[in-house]
Amino acid sequence: MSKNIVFHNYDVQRKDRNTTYGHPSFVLWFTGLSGSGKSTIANQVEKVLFESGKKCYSLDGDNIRTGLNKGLGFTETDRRENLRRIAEVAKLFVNAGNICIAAFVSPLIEDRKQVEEIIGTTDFYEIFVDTHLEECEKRDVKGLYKKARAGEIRNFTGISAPYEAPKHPALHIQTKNKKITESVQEVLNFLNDKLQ
Ligand SMILES: Nc1ncnc2c1ncn2[C@@H]1O[C@H](COP(=O)(O)OS(=O)(=O)O)[C@@H](OP(=O)(O)O)[C@H]1O
Ligand SMILES: Nc1ncnc2c1ncn2[C@@H]1O[C@H](COP(=O)(O)OP(=O)(O)O)[C@@H](O)[C@H]1O
Repeated sequence: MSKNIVFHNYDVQRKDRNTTYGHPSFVLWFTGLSGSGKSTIANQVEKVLFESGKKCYSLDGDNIRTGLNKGLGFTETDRRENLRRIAEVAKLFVNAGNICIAAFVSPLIEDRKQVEEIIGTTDFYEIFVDTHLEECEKRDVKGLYKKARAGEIRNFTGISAPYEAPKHPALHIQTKNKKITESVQEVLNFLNDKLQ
């Protein structure tokens, strides 16, 4: 704790929110290359959870980078700070009783470890959206791979910056030749016993 800062405990605690809302709170952390399917799956999972009355909220790379993290780029230092702040925000959502769905490239094992440490291991589920570079590049949803290949974007994950696959993700999804609904169902199946 920093000098002269005293943590204040509020009477309404996370456990009270979990009881009132009728479900636990935690983070689903999607990691994978750009175009792998993180946002698409996160969006559909959030819809299903929301429609079944769960408190949930999604944090997404492009959205956070135009607001809270405006000004941060894609060097390793900036990505690390980007992810550190997002992890702190995700932790707030967990304390607020939400299922927080986070979709970030988060390419380095060390940075995802930092995220897990901030959020807390028991509240953190890492979901690896494992779509190979070739397939992501074929999809090229935003035309970024084309630009990265042309040298117009520096430090582009998979092309000119590394992606380190999780070694022991809580859930491992492969999206190639799979329908979006199938991939979404894999996440919902994973959540089943957690939301009983
Ligand atoms: N250099 C570079 N590398 C990777 N991605 C890039 C880059 N420049 C811009 N973009 C776009 O930014 C989105 C990734 O932002 P993130 O905050 O998720 O990245 S990170 O976790 O800090 O690595 C990513 O969004 P998604 O496609 O949704 O993954 C890209 O659209
Ligand atoms: N099984 C699948 N799961 C998720 N996305 C898929 C799947 N099959 C094809 N796609 C397509 O792949 C693209 C993924 O883009 P997006 O969700 O923006 O990726 P990311 O958030 O990882 O950058 C979308 O155009 C989506 O329609």
